[in-house]
Amino acid sequence: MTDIQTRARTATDWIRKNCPSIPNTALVLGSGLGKWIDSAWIQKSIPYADIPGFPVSTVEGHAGALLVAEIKGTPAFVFSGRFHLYEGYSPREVTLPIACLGLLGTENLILTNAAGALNPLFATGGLMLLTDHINMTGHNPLTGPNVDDWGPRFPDMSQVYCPALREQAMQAAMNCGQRLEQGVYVAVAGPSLETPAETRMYRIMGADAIGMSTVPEAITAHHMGLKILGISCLTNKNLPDCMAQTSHAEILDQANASSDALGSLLSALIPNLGGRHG
Ligand SMILES: O=P(O)(O)O[C@@H]1C[C@H](O)[C@@H](CO)O1
Ligand code: HPA
Repeated sequence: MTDIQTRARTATDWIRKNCPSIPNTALVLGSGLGKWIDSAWIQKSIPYADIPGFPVSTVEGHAGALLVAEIKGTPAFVFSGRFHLYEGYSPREVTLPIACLGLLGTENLILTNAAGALNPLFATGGLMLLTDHINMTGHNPLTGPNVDDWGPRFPDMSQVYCPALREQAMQAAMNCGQRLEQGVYVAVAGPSLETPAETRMYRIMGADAIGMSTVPEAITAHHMGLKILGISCLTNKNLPDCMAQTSHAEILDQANASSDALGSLLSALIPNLGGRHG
């Protein structure tokens, strides 16, 4: 067994023992995107440091806790805080919580993030549903010996973001009277933000939004057969010809400001997601 398999199994066994039930849906919260969760919905908050084998969050805006929650009455695991490559974690470590979800049998995974808008038509503060992604991190969490029990050596990637979930998300947005853009997310390793020349290149490649997460998680989740939905909160415009300076603090402020819109969408969507259990 590889080191990451051992860590994932240890963490999974611990979660099974310490959580009342295993929900069918899990949510990963991007930077600054947690404030919409009503504290009354949280049954248990487990610091990552308590879960054996888990890394710890080192980035501002990421609480670093697994919330056992009921979102409008629907059980969900909420990962409040994620791990990024730029923190120095390996691609496998970054996606360890996702591997745990695969082992636990969670069916639906919603990945959220704060991202810069590359599409000039997309507004700051808007939400974008991921239709696809481009992996420009230079890493892949499936590098190394394949864990055959988790998924195939060469997973097909023709449809990573589940069309049925996307349709449900579009419907939920319509019901809430919200605009929901759709587009391609490009992931970079960070932590430096992009130069204008890089931004121009990513736009020419076909990306609509850019960030430093989500793609490694989506690859691991897809490898293990989870249904994935991705939602970006567009925290800043990233346009080469009128590029404004930006900072992590501004990104966090805007994510906080948009968190309620994300919350309305997720609260409308999550109770309607079907599943095997939970
Ligand atoms: O975890 P996410 O993707 O929301 O974090 C965002 C993107 C970068 O990691 C960082 C840049 O400020 O915040
Ligand atoms: N670039 C990279 N990552 C980001 C950005 C951005 O403009 N905004 C939020 N995360």
